[in-house]
Amino acid sequence: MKKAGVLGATGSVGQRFILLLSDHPEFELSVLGASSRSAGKRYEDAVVWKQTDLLPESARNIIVQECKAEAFKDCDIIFSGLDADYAGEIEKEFVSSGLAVVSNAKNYRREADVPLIVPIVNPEHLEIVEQKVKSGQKGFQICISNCSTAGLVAPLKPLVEKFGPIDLLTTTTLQAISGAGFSPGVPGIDILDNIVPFISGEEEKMEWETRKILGGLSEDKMECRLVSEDAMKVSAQCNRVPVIDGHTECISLRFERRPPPSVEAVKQCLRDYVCEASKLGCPSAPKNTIHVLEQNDRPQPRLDRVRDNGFGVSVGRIREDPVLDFKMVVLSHNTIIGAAGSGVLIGEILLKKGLI
Ligand SMILES: NC(=O)C1=CN([C@@H]2O[C@H](COP(=O)(O)OP(=O)(O)OC[C@H]3O[C@@H](n4cnc5c(N)ncnc54)[C@H](OP(=O)(O)O)[C@@H]3O)[C@@H](O)[C@H]2O)C=CC1
Ligand SMILES: N[C@@H](CC(=O)OP(=O)(O)O)C(=O)O
Repeated sequence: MKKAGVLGATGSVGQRFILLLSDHPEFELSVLGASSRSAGKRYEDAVVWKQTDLLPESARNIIVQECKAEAFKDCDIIFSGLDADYAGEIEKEFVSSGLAVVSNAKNYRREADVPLIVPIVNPEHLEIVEQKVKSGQKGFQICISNCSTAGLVAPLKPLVEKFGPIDLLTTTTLQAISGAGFSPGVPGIDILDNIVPFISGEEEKMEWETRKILGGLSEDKMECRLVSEDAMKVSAQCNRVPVIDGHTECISLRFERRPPPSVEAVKQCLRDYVCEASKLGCPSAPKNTIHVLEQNDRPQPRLDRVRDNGFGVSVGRIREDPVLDFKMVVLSHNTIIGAAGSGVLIGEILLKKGLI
């Protein structure tokens, strides 16, 4: 068993890490960290547990630590769900202390030598980490994408692989309130009977991260190379809606190649997609990476967000678009494949590749 540390263990993403790691076949919960408000308390006393599953026995009595690398030095891997205001400094200290950090925070996503990973989409970018480990470097940083970006790129990857570049892409999101975290979270007065058509920084992140995730690597495999803005234009509009978990996205896209494929070919391509983590036999990998739904009123967050335990992505309403080529509705679980679940799956891939 590999020892796992969790930073930000009391938050929305942190609680999901606790659930996913509490009974994991390869990782054991070893050290938990949060702010000084929580440090020194038993996890059960520090956390305001907001999950429908009960707080796992294995986490209850762990004493929460301050996020200092020394307390985590025996961990094989660190999963971070830290508030981005503090993640930068803390994660830097962990990496420079020789620890492997897999983070949900946005701070290092734009660094060229930091892979930005959605494990069901671009695990090949972990080659950067392989190069670092081969050269004897101990600590390294991996970032997980923004949660809405994760859902968006899942169907795009197989489509680009099969039908070539997408040159125009628009998405309108309907994002769950758990995406805004628990401290303080979205106030009830703002979200009940309402939709908020603004999520700070989200649109810019989706537009930029998509180009990094669908891009390639430099020749020496040490850095990421983005798809250029000219080659793929991405436009996102983000909305907060009164849903607890699960981000829905209405997307439209155009392929560069003419003529475009048929609707049936697009559906078949998505149905056929098997992510690398499934091929490697990772325990959390989805059986079906993409669930193509045919009912005209699906996907729906309450009904479809936990397909393949939240590691699969649902795509429905695939049809021709009179402006671009195709439109469809994508649903992904924002704290599982959009955050902690992706972290755990990245950990499983690192283990299979002997990188931790
Ligand atoms: N929620 C989601 O769907 C997604 C979130 N993310 C990202 O993941 C990260 C966590 O988000 P989320 O779980 O929603 O946030 P929360 O606000 O729910 O949790 C934040 C966590 O950070 C800890 N923390 C706060 N201040 C400090 C500090 N000074 N030092 C150490 N720890 C501190 C909190 O501990 P304490 O309880 O002690 O205050 C808590 O554990 C963010 O960077 C976010 O942007 C990414 C993708 C999706
Ligand atoms: N902003 C996302 C969650 C999030 O925190 O994203 P990021 O890690 O990119 O800041 C949401 O509100 O649903």
